[in-house]
Amino acid sequence: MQAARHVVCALSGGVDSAVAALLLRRRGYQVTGVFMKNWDLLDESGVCTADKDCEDAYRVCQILDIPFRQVSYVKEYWNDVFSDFLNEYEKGRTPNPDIVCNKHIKFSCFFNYAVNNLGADAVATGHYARTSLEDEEVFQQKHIKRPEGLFRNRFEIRNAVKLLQAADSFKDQTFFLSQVSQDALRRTLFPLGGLTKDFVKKIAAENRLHHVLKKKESMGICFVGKRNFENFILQYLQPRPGKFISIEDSEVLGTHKGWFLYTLGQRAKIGGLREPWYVVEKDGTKGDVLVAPRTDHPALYRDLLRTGRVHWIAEEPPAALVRDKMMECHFRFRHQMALGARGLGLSTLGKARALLQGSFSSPSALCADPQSRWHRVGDGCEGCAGSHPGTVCRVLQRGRVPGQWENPAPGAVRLHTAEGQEQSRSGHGGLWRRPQR
Ligand SMILES: Nc1ncnc2c1ncn2[C@@H]1O[C@H](COP(=O)(O)OP(=O)(O)OP(=O)(O)O)[C@@H](O)[C@H]1O
Repeated sequence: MQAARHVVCALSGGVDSAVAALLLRRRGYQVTGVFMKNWDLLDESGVCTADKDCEDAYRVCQILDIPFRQVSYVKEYWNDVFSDFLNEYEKGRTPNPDIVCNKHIKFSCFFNYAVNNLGADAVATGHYARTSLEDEEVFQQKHIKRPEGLFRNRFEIRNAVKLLQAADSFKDQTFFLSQVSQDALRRTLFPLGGLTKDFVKKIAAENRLHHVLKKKESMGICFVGKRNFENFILQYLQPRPGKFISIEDSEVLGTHKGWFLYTLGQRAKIGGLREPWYVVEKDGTKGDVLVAPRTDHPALYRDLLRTGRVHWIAEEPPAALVRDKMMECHFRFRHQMALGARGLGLSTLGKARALLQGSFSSPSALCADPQSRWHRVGDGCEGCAGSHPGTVCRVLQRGRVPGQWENPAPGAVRLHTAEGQEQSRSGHGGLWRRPQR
């Protein structure tokens, strides 16, 4: 008789991973539950509930009658996730630590521990996501060692496992999994991928998992908890007092504690002002934050944005991208944002960094060509004058009155490589119209 497949399930002490472990058990696998401690409670008294979560995970294992392990990745989390988080903020970007945690901690440290130390045939988490493999295919495949060089071998490319969205589109967590490696994904099971959250709760209730059912859904950044975000981050980064300046008339509207605290498109709370203002631009040298009134202000919209290296989970970069240095694609730059190729506005632009790997620079390149085409900066369009050579420019129609913009054609995200580096840029077909007053 074949020995039961051994699946190591990451148990957070929450309802999703508890039900994931239960379902794995029902499928007849030998299941081990592992709790990861990633943030040291002693650092921040009483805010992160790691010890309580660990206890809850332990109780889940008792109820399911499976072995329990606890591992600490506090050091790794600090070095790979939290330091990256601070570095990115310092550069004026808005990183997403959950994406980085999945990449470095869950699908690297935990994955290696499960496979190498616990002899797992596969790992599992309570994420709402799916892959292109059935369970049995996960177990049958041989482990393929990743080649040392930059390129994958042909076999690996042909048989690459795809990350697929969950059946419950509201709960889908593929956004957070966008940086996981092919190696880890091909040996991962997502038992909740085909279920809705309501159904998962029902399963928990019917199986004596009330203690996890009662818990609140984890929201926001775990290590920040309920604290004020600005106060939290200023414990780690040097304040850089600066000014809020109106993009319309350069009036100084107020002061802030650090330009890096703001995300492009974010509502800026300016002391003494009742009406909302939104971040348009940040000047790291002077420390100023430029703001615009109203969400539909034309200054809040951009035609181009830039990312760092794009992570391809299952495929090589598409031929179109390699050939044209540009491609169209669907995109999501926020969890729970509808996938689409339209309506990319700066109001959410800052978050785009997270999906496309954390390095959007402030986009530029507005042009004044009536034909509304994409072209390379430097191709003779007068609107390109202020843009960097080598970038790509989306040509827009411009009304007669300065600042009155119209964008005639729906746009799409375009990935673009330039200057020998893999980068992506996107354009949008959202509103470019100045509001009717
Ligand atoms: N501290 C942890 N230890 C072990 N596994 C974890 C831990 N935190 C998260 N995970 C794993 O990652 C999955 C996704 O975690 P996340 O916190 O993003 O989502 P969640 O929907 O709140 O999950 P849960 O209800 O299981 O807490 C969890 O279901 C679990 O498998």
